[in-house]
Amino acid sequence: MENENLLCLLRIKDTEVSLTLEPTTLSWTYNKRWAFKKKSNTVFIPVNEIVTIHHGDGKGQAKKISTPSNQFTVYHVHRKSSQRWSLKVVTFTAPDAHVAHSWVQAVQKEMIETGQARPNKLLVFINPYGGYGKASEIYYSQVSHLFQLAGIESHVIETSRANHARDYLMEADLRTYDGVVCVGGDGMFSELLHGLVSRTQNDSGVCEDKEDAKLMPCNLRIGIIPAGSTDCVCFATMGSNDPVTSALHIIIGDTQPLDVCASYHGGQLMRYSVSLIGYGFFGDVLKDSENMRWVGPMRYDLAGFKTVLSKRSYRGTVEFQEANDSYSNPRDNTRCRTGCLVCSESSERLQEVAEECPTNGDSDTWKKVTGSFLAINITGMSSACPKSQDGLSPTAHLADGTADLILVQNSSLVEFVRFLSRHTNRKDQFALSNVEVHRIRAMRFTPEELDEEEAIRRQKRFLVCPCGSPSATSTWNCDGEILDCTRLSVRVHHQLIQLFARGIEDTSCI
Ligand SMILES: Nc1ncnc2c1ncn2[C@@H]1O[C@H](COP(=O)(O)OP(=O)(O)OP(=O)(O)O)[C@@H](O)[C@H]1O
Repeated sequence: MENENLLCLLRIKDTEVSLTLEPTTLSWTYNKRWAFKKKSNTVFIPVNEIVTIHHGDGKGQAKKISTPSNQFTVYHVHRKSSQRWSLKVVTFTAPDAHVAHSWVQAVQKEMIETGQARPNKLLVFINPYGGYGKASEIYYSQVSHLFQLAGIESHVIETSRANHARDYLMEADLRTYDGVVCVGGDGMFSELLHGLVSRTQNDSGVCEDKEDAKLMPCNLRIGIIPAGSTDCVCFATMGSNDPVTSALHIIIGDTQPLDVCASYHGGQLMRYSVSLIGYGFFGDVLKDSENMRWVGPMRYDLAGFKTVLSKRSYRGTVEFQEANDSYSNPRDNTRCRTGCLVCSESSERLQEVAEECPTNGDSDTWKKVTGSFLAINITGMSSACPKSQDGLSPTAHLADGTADLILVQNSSLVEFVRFLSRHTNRKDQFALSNVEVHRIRAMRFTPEELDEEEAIRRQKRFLVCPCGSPSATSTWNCDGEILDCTRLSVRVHHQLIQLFARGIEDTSCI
């Protein structure tokens, strides 16, 4: 701090403080009178968590201040509780306006020099019907004023139909935007995912239907303001479903790369997804819940209950390409957290593999399991949600180029309930004899082909025992969308998109 103006004492309300600016931290220490009241009398704020700094006391923000003020106000991220952020406002009073001006300039300069790419202009899609129909209210009451405060210009579109956002992203001129934001649930996020990924491939001349095509990563980051009935992607990447926390991650320009799974059938791309692709249990729950839309968000619980009781299993063969487990594996009991090394070092690792095996034809790493499955789940992330805080695969990574494949073979109802209930407690859901889990880069599923006689026999068995299998095949649930096919291939695309997020923070060390 060479500027002499930055050396004098300031005040917060009536208390004297000395303020210090270092390249990554702004801190202030209360004078001695405060020391006995608090454990630590110094407050540290990372510069990249400062939302903005203004002249004045913050109250006159709306009006332009005409006379130079000897006050300035810092707006910064505050950790309200584990994984939930709020905006904190602190006004400093300097001896004169020159000192206040020097502080504003110095902090603004440091904010630019952190190198964090903050957005200036955002394209925001609001689904007015998502979740409980509160998306617009959530955006205008909790988020838009924060964007304004941070000087972010937003172009807001309220969607008028399903796929409005996806289609808009495919056509519009996106060059002036620094990011796109969805205000809604997982369905809205999926629209943005499809719009951006497909647009990027179109612009680069990449054929999405080719399973072995190297997809181009998207330049625009996606922000998620949770306002749906299911906000799993937000929860699994931020650790909470809180609109203000999401808005603050967007404003300060956090970046979290994310792997994307692409599903193919019959030489065609079916869908992109980032969390669950499920056959058997999760496919049946989704199909059932679609018939109960009138029930509202409770329909998932109701359909889940019915599906558990029916305990249907489906025969078929799963082939999968297993990732090298010397870096991480689904049973290593670690967690993917902010700054995860497995993810951040994965680009280098994949580069090395590509150089060693340029044809990508490492067929010897493919494995095969045939059986009767209650569930086949592929999850690109932990898929943690408020109901299952550790998710389907607690150690899965957000951006290491792998997904976790969970195979649940047919078993008794008690065993199956035990497996499901372990998603909601601390017990290991993979430590069961009928469950196996693999960290994979790709997989293929082929259902058992039934002749007519066998299909009729199974149908009859269902009539006798309602817990039997009513149909020979299930459906795929791909991030909450039903896929109209049973034979499916899935491939993980490493860090195809980026979110305005930083992963879940390890609060034990904050
Ligand atoms: N204006 C609109 N009218 C009808 N549907 C829309 C509209 N805008 C978006 N949608 C569709 O609504 C679906 C659900 O939206 P969203 O994910 O925001 O809410 P949700 O309540 O979490 O969803 P779900 O019904 O999957 O639980 C999305 O798949 C999206 O394509």
